[in-house]
Amino acid sequence: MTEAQVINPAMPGNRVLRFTAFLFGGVAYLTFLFTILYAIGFVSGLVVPKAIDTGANSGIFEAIIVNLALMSLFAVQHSVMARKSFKHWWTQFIPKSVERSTYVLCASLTLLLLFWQWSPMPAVIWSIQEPEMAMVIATLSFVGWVIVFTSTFLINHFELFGLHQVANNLVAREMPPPVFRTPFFYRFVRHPIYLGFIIAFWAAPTMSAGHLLFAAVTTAYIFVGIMLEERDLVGMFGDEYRRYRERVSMLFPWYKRS
Ligand SMILES: C[S@@+](CC[C@H](N)C(=O)[O-])C[C@H]1O[C@@H](n2cnc3c(N)ncnc32)[C@H](O)[C@@H]1O
Repeated sequence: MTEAQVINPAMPGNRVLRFTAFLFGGVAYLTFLFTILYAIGFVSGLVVPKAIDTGANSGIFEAIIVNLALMSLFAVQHSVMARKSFKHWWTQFIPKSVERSTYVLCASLTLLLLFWQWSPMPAVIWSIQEPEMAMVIATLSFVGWVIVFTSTFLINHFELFGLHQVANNLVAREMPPPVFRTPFFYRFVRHPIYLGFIIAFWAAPTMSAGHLLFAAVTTAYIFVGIMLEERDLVGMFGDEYRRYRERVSMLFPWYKRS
């Protein structure tokens, strides 16, 4: 970008860049939507062509190695690209306005790779035989997904997934500074999105070995993610976040422990 383009946002060349960034943000957002909807089908075994318990069987050890590698790839991408130092380095090469969209796109593609390459481990760990009880558990998993979606809107859905950034950039408006929010679920737990994922992954009427591995590793990753995220949140919001941490539970409303 030339100096003239930075100074004069109304220049035609600059408008093309802004519009391209906006389109990129839109594509990243649609990819995310597809990925999260696919994730619901992948975990529940409904609708999608390749779910957590379907696909060609390989040996158990091979399946464990492949699945751990896929989950580690996602964990590394997702936590490294979320750090301030990475963003600082990365935005030397890409415009700041598309940094979040790039993150969202990379996370979605890494997850789609996981869904595609996942090796099923079909051994049954538990299976609820009673149909009513199985239905209750399946509904609970769905409630987990609803908590995830609702919570993204409670803090700022469009900023979390990069659309706010590219829309503001399109009209040459600066992004407002990050706002600390504690509405609704956030009054009871500090991480309702992660709690929603945990519920969605563990509430399975039939739990296979592969599903159990997925639920256990993602839950462990969520705890590591929380540690890193809270360090950043303290850096961003200081004492306000420290006081919030003292007052509100991390994941389970009835269990207050930082
Ligand atoms: C994927 S969201 C997860 C949010 C939260 N950990 C949860 O589980 O609901 C991660 C982003 O949310 C932001 N965030 C987390 N808690 C927040 C809060 N109370 N208010 C505003 N932003 C928050 C973090 O800075 C980070 O950019």
